[in-house]
Amino acid sequence: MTFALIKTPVDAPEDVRDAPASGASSTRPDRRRARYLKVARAALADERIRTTGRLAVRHASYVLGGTRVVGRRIWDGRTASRYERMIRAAEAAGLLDEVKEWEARGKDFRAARHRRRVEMLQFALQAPKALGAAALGSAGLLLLIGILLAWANKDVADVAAPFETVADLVRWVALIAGVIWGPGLALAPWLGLAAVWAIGQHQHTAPQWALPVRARDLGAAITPSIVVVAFRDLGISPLRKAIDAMGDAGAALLSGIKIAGCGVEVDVHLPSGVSTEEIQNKRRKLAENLNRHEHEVFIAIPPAPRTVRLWIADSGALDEPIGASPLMLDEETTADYYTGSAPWGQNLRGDSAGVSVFQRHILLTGLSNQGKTASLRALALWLMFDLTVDFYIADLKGVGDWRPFHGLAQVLIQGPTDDHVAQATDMVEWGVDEMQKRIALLEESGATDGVTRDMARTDPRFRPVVLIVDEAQVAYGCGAKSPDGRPYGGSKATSRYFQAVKKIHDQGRAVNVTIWEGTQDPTDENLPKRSREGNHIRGSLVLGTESQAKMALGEAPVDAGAAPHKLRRGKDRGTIVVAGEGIQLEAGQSSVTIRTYFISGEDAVVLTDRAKARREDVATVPKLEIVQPVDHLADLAAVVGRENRVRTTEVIHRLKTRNHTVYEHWNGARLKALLAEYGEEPGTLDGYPVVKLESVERALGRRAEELAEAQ
Ligand SMILES: Nc1ncnc2c1ncn2[C@@H]1O[C@H](COP(=O)(O)OP(=O)(O)OP(=O)(O)O)[C@@H](O)[C@H]1O
Repeated sequence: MTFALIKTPVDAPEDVRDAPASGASSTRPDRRRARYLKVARAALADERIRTTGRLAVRHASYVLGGTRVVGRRIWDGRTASRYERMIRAAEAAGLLDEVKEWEARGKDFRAARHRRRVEMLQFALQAPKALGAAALGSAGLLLLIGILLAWANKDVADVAAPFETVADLVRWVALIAGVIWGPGLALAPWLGLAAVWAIGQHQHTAPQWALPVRARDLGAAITPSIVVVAFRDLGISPLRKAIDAMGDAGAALLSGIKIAGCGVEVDVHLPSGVSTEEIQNKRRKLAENLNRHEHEVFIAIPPAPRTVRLWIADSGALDEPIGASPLMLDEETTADYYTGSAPWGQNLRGDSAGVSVFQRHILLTGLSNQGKTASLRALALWLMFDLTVDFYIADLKGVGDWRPFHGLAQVLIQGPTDDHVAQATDMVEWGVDEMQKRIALLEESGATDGVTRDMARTDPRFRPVVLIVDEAQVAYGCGAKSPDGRPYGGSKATSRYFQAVKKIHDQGRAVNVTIWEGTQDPTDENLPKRSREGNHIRGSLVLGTESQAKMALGEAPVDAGAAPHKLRRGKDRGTIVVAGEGIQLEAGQSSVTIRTYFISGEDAVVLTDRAKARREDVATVPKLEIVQPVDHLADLAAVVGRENRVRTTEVIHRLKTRNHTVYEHWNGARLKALLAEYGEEPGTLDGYPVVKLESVERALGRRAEELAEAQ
């Protein structure tokens, strides 16, 4: 038995090894081509051959690139091409002032060159005469020296000595030149080659893949030429053409590159025909062209037209932790609801980023387990150091994230069941009542500046109230109904939780009743549009899609570059894109990306213990006691009776007589607010405000319809 030994290169790709050696149907040229292909593939798979190839390409590119650089320098030095190039660049960038400036410089250059040429011409005409004069002068000088020598030595032969010395010198020079000329001539091209190679090597003129690893730009410094090339290679044709037309002057598109925290910032003025949106849509490619990951490049739209602002992180810098919260470092921390801002984290430039929560409704969203609760809680952990602020908290996950607030918050509801949603709804509805009470009080007091800081500090009826509902999607999505038939969840006119939040969004701010919600993974179902848009501050941790980002932050910030959907799930925990009020934004920016300080549960306990020691003791309750709800509309109907028109002052008087405790602080404004809840308003009779019977009947009818619909 015989065995045939078939040699197959071990490194060769599968397809090469499997390729048929010959085929019955293949022709001779085909077979030859297949053989070449096989050899070429095997060669490419061999690391030694690849290294040799890289070396060859690298050094050839150094020589070619260096020659190009030298050639361009010489050409630029002798012609006006540099000025032409700068003019084209400024034109393409639409910088008309710079066009004029470069035109003027080019004109000066040409005038100076012309002057030099005329001077050269004049010199050429006068040269023979000047040379003759110089020769005569030199001969005369040598003769004078010779005569002086002859006179000193008393030897007439010394007159010729200086001429002989000069002749010897010339002979020596000619001899030396004759010796070195040949080898010098032979060496000159090699020296030239070495010089251009050195220039090419210095400028890294080889392709990235052929450069030695240490010279490759793997996240190294961002230079103007790297940014220009990154833009040129984005695959946007007008951009490429414009940058090609600019040649070396492409950097005219850029502002100075500034160091900004753990990265750099640069504005890029786009040539006409290229929109900022096109650049935003190419974020990943731009990042890759800059040798960065997508999450390391942020694109914002500054106020200047046709300009994008890039923030480019130092490679890997965003993966470094940002350190501990100042709350943990400063035991004397205090807070002021009116004038302070919570030290929330750092913006990408590394500057500390604070947020003022003064009379602001807040919404934080994000995918699960990305730091939503921690960042929402961090705000409360600061605000609790303002001892006048009261907290009402519903944590609809209930795994203890908010437990440190036990003994500090007035209410702490913890759990995900329908019962917990019902309790959270009661809590928010309590907030609505409190808000309405305060509106009436404010109206009665005749205050002209809303609830001032002084009032909030001295009058317990105006203490800031912050309602916090974490995992609010559980409430919006709850299918349970309350005993009166109204659903807790949903976004209908009868949905209790949604309606209560909406009322607080509408009117709570001015009387220091605000709501902060944290929700997961926003959709239209678990976070109704109206609830999203009622917030003053909207923040988002990493989200799945751009449409979710728009739900979380609003369309405008996302269109202007806010991109929570580009954050990395799991890696960018605690990084939050924030839009709205209360945060420091640069001119023209509508959002800021903040890396929040992480305060763990254990640290939260340390902080709340510190705050509890300063605050009055609070007996936290796990839910609010439900007092039999007062049916204001039924009371109104009862006091109006069958009268067609009743003056509002009379209505209020009758309501107070009916239930003094409840209606003690009611006034015209509060009555108007009640009617407005059902789309009605007071009328007038003889110039006095009145409540019309038909309005009350319509309101009752509408409510009955809504309840029937909800059944
Ligand atoms: N600022 C931060 N920096 C670093 N890591 C953080 C930060 N915030 C949160 N994390 C990490 O993320 C984990 C989840 O945080 P958190 O419970 O706040 O997430 P969540 O979004 O509220 O989750 P879920 O919605 O599932 O309740 C924390 O245990 C912590 O390890």
